Amino acid sequence: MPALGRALIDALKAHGAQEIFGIPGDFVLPFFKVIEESGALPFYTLSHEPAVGFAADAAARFRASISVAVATWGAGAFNLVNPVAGAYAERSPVVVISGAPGVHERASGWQLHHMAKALDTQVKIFREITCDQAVLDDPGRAPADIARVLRSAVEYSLPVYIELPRDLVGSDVPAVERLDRLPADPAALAECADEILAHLKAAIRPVLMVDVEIRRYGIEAKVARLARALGIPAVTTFMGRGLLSDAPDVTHGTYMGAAGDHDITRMVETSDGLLLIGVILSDTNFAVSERKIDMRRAMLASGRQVRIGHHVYPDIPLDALIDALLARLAGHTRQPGNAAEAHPPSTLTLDDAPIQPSDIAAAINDLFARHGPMPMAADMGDCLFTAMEIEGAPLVAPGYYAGMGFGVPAGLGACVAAGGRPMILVGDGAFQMTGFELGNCRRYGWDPICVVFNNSSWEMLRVFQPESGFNDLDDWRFAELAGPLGGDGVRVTTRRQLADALERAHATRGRFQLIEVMLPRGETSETLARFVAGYKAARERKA
Ligand SMILES: Cc1ncc(Cc2csc(CCOP(=O)(O)OP(=O)(O)O)c2C)c(N)n1
Ligand SMILES: [Mg+2]
Repeated sequence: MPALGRALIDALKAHGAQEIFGIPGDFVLPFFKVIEESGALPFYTLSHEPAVGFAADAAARFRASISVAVATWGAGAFNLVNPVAGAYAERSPVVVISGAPGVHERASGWQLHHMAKALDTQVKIFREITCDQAVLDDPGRAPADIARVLRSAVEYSLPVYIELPRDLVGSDVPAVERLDRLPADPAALAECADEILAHLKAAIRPVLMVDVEIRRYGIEAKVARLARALGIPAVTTFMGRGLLSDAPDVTHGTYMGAAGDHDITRMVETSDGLLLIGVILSDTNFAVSERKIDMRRAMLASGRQVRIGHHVYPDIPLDALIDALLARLAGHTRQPGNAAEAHPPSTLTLDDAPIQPSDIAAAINDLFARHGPMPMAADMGDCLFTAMEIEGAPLVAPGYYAGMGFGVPAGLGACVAAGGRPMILVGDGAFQMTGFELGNCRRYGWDPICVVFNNSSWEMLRVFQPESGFNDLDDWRFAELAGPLGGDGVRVTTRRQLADALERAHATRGRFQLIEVMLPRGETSETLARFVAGYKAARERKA
């Protein structure tokens, strides 16, 4: 029989994990020892647990499978709360494994170090931001608990929590079984699929809108096939930007209401048959709608249920629904038509003019046109809105949870899981939070390209509250910090310098490349400017 620590690692691998991110501590040293000595999964340590969480989250998103974040009890695991909350909000199946006091220590009656309030405080907190939990304090029950929790992560595409007492890591346990998928009621699935097709057939202007769940469940290609079979155009949500990038024939752009392409906005908001596939009904996806989308005529398949008008089909797995729809359309192939043509990507004017945020998108579009797209990770800030202007590249970003600090660690996760050299977009404020994690690249041979939008400002806050002086930041001269951290850094102030720096960075491998782009305060990307205008207009309409 394997020991519990090894059985847990083997189970993670069997459920789709391909690496582990973590930071050790005394409560998790025995488990880390098994991780290192077993070699069963590659593992990467970073410098601060928030980065561990963000990197694991990004790996889960790129791989469309579970990922793993390991930390010590208390001081380590509580540092994971924010990134795990973001993973929960954006349906990313991060498996949190926390070392913990040994079973015998718990009975000591001592206030243990790293303990906040009580022995079960931590699991109580993680109950709020994970869909399933297990405290492995009984070796006889541990394999079944692990199997249940890992199945939940896969089925619901949500984070889960496992607590591992340090004195049980070596306990002999039976191997962990892989439980069968949670079944969908075949009759309910059939009735649901028939009803959706009937609505789409009756619609004059049907549209598909897709969001993050189609990647989480690995069904992007199937959804593209569905769009072709139905002959219906597809758009992504703001959060879903970058989805279906391999299916340009069906993807007609990103819906962003008043902040987006007018043709796409009109197509979505006047549709009489809107099928929302894997869409999170969040304010960032819909707050700037020019017209309220009539949800009585829309169909929403998300969170393992389907809502059509005023009735709900519970427990309908998204992948099973897409399979059922495709089965009913076998042999149908009609090219989606009558949708807004996607605008060609913006390109950069190569001159000595100062740089605006949208110039960065144009410069990256040009780079991708020359060398092919790179997987992208964006932080929260104007860099995220600028990313909306970059075409044809997969993107991970906190588009709904909107937490800063995600960008650079997510880029490190992408170095491992995205299948190509990543491009990171991050503002100076967010870089101050987690940007120094770039110092871990040299150890692992990672060489992302990191573009820092340096406006010495919390500019996104300034556009909403321009009178506040606290949005002014100091200029940290980030490019000069790159060398000691093991990379190359350059500071650019003109559009020509930006284009040259990107080309040079792309040609340089083996060291991370930091391009510090100096931007004037008060300037934002065209997309953020439209988003803010749309948001304010929507708020005035409601006032
Ligand atoms: C963890 C966390 N704390 C605060 C905030 C609130 C916020 C949203 S946007 C923003 C400013 C971002 O500044 P940055 O320089 O990175 O980018 P830019 O606006 O383009 O200049 C803040 C402070 C969020 N979202 N998350
Ligand atoms: Mg800034």
